[in-house]
Amino acid sequence: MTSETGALADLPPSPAVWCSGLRKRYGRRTAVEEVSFTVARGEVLGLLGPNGAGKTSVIKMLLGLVRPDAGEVLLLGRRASDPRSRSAVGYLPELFRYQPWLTPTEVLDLHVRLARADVTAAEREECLALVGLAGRTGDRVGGFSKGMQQRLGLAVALVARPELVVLDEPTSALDPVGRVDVRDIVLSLKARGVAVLLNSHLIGEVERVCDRVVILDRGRVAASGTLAELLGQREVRLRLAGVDGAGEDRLRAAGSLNRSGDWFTVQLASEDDGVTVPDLVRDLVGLGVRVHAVEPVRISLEERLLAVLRHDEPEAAPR
Ligand SMILES: Nc1ncnc2c1ncn2[C@@H]1O[C@H](COP(=O)(O)OP(=O)(O)OP(=O)(O)O)[C@@H](O)[C@H]1O
Repeated sequence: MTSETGALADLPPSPAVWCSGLRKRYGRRTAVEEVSFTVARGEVLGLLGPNGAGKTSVIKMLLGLVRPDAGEVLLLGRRASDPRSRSAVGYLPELFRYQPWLTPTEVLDLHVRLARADVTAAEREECLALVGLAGRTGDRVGGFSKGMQQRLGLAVALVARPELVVLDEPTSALDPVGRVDVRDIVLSLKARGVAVLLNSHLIGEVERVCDRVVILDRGRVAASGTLAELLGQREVRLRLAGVDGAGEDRLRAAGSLNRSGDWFTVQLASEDDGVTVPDLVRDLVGLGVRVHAVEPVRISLEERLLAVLRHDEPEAAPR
């Protein structure tokens, strides 16, 4: 449309994913309720949550594969049903199967034609090499292991130079080397400004590559934010001697306190401005406490995820 190329052309690029108020019910079971989030261009967003939390349902609604009962989706600024957005999105489904009688080269040819993309034969071969299938390009897919089929699925998701890549459990069948390969591929996509939506149960994987995380629980967004926001709640461990009542009071004033022998663990406030620990050490020394060690402890994403799912803390506002 002329209006789109005119006035709207000056606006900043629309997010790779924008969804608001997504809801899906299967019979009386609510799979997804009031889910809203965005994925910015060039951002890697991790979708986490226990089995049945609604992650795949959300992904399928984003891609127009499942019709939401309520809510809206825009991919790259367009409706998910718009062929222009579809051809710019690469998708690796959770359950993948490719025509067993085709070779990987033929599978990619097919997808390039379906996406109406202009991708040279050399680029297709490069893509197969990127996912570790360089030596198998002429073999029939029917003889591939599950991990090799998943690698092919990744190549299918990447081959048409997408602006957004959606990976649903991309490493479920991969060996440890394959997992590292996928991590590198995700980081190289991000470096090229491609947005990635990653659904994975491998929390370490998510923690290493994702800029932001959305945690789903029973269909709802239980927490979301950047890794710094989600993991911002930190602890400090101190090995101390000569702590009397006044010393213990001072430790408690810095945050909630746990003691195990000489070790004292203080949970710092999430909005800690960086002066709590130096001030605490200064005051402890002033009170005659001998300070043998001070170790910052950052909680892991796994600990944070478990805390959210066990409802050990107030819910973060969905973004
Ligand atoms: N086609 C369907 N028919 C009926 N119920 C469904 C269907 N698809 C999903 N569900 C239900 O919706 C809920 C969410 O499922 P979904 O597959 O989205 O979860 P998930 O977070 O991706 O889980 P997992 O980590 O196990 O893959 C589950 O209770 C599931 O049984």
